[in-house]
Amino acid sequence: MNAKKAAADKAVELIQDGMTVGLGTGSTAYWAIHRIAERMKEEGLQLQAVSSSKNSEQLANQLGIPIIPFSAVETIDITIDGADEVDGESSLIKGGGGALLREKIIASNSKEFVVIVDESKLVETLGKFPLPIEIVPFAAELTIRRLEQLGCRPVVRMADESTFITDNGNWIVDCHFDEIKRPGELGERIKTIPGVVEHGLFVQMASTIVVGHLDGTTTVR
Ligand SMILES: O=C[C@H](O)[C@H](O)[C@H](O)COP(=O)(O)O
Repeated sequence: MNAKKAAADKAVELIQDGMTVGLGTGSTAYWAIHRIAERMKEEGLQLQAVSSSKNSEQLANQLGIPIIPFSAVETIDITIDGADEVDGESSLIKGGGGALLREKIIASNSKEFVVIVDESKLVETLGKFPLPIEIVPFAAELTIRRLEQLGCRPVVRMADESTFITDNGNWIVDCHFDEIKRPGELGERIKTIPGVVEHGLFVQMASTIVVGHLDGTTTVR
């Protein structure tokens, strides 16, 4: 059984007719987008959506989920998105797919932010997964040096032979901390560095975590 799909299917049950839905990015959000499209067809749900990435927007378009421009958004009722790590306090690392900035904007403007993960993403302490940080390409070497001074090993993300470019035209630096004991504090320090656009720590943002297990069951917290 696909644990990511199990979590996604469970979370999509929270969506009700007429809602504006934030679409996440990644291999778990993929299943949620598929399930949303299925529910629209099966139950005739009328929904509109905003997307956290060009990839998810393309998928939504293929599946017939109407994407509306942000200028037309009054409220985002619910956003369903994946994560790379989730700790016991429901703090997250996100950005493995490079979509963290748009994901954070959408999540922080949503009434409900539902995180869907398979059980392998649950950790005691964040940080084994390198923390993705979006930076502007201008003077990137200087910004990266500042990140290094926070105690991590920064690695510029590559896509094949060239630098990975986000949907916003920026770079991602994957910062290897190994252990992030105080994610809130670290997040605040990272944000003070000029050149940093956003980081992948999502602290006290998730309203619900849906965990999918290999046997197809889910745990909601
Ligand atoms: O930028 C990507 C996102 O933050 C993803 O939601 C995150 O990386 C989890 O992705 P996946 O569901 O593919 O493991």
